[in-house]
Amino acid sequence: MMPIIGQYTISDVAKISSLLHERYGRIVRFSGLIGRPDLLFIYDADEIEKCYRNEGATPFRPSMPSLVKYKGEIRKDFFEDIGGVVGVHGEPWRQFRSRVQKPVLQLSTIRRYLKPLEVVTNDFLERCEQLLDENSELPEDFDNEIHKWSLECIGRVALDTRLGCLEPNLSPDSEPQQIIDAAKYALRNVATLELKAPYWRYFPTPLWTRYVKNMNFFVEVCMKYIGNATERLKQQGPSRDSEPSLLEKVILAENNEKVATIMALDLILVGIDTISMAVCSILYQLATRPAEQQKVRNELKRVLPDAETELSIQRLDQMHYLKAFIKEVFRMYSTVIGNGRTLQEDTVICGYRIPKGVQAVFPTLVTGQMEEFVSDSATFKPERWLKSSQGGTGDHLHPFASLPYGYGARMCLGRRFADLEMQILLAKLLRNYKLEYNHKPLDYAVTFMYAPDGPLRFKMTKVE
Ligand code: HEM
Repeated sequence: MMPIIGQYTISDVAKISSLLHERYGRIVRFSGLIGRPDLLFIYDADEIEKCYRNEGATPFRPSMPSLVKYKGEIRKDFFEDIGGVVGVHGEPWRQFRSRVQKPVLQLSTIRRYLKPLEVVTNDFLERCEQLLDENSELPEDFDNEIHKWSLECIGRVALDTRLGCLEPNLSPDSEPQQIIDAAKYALRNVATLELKAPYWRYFPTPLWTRYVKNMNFFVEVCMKYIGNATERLKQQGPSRDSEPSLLEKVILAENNEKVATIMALDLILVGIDTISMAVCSILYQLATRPAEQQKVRNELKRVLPDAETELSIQRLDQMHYLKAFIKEVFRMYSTVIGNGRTLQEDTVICGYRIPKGVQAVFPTLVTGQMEEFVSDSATFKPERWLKSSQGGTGDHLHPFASLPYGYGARMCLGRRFADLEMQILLAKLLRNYKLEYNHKPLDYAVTFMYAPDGPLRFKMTKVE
């Protein structure tokens, strides 16, 4: 199998995954990776369902070995035995997840952030207007601006603050610019650490040293803002007339700043790139599918007859087509191309007895497009996600074929925030502007996430 890999780079990971399926079938053992255990790719939604349903109380997702080393060895002084959720397993994972899961996923918490995130998004759209050139096009590096928006959103949620990333003309030594640079660095380089030969495990390569410095910076930023939030709570007490913030809930329940700091760090580490790359992908699909974009806008005009109308949870609840569009982009271009579990018991998969300890990979990008699990799978059709009363097509859709947020006890902790952030952005943007893309079509590639590879020079024009 190595010759197949030899001709590809990281950006081709998605291609490799689908090639493996084409050449070898429903179950593929992938061995011979330097410094890594064998991987077992499963291209069968029924078998994936079985694995997820039997995963037990402490599912093991083998991920981010660099973060595991950072938390468990390099900064054991700080993380001690409360490592957080990302890169943590077994009982310590279960304990931490059960401490933070309720406040993070509670609907009352999510509702509380609608207004603050709408304000961030209004600022972002104002900034987009300022960035338009004489042809009403956004600049080549527009993905950086989306990145800043997602940073600003996560700062509001996980650190109870406005970081200031959307301000124009940031000086290089300002904190927001440093945070932007650190997040950008992480995005560009973590893939190399995670997916290429991991020499950093044996000696500190320059990339590893910079990674540690970058992580230390994130830890410091989190400590600073969690410290501020605790101080505010001490001085003013929890707000009585409104829902407490996520941080307030965690600080009050735990009486331990470190838990809040580690939670915030985890949310930031996985909550910036995922959502910004997902937004890049969704906007590209909208801009290149004018008919579907018009359907989204028609729905928005019905729900928000006046473009200035503020959003509300009830209004978001009525945006069925917009939500279906997002799901369809995830089915065909899943931002996270796959998920995985280390099997905790010997398991029979596709008729083979697979020993415990093997790393099973669930390639959602491929299974989401397999005809046997999704009918008319090659057609982009948001309506497949709608109920028949909403104009749904009733296409067959295996519930485990397309799982962009994973499944079960370890499922994405930030999924409700992710959905909220994307819905707010799309509703505000498309109710007010038409989006076009008039350049060479872009290919998709994996940097760490799966997204269009190239300048997103969208044309943005005001609509009534
Ligand atoms: C569209 C954007 C996003 C996608 C596609 C995504 C996808 C995923 C996936 C596939 C997993 C693994 C789930 C599993 O093992 O079953 C995951 C885990 C996680 N995600 Fe997300 N995510 C997104 C946004 C976010 C955001 C915005 C946050 C934070 C606010 C976040 C926080 C987390 C955390 C903390 C975990 C680890 C959970 C654990 O291991 O217990 N994610 N995400």
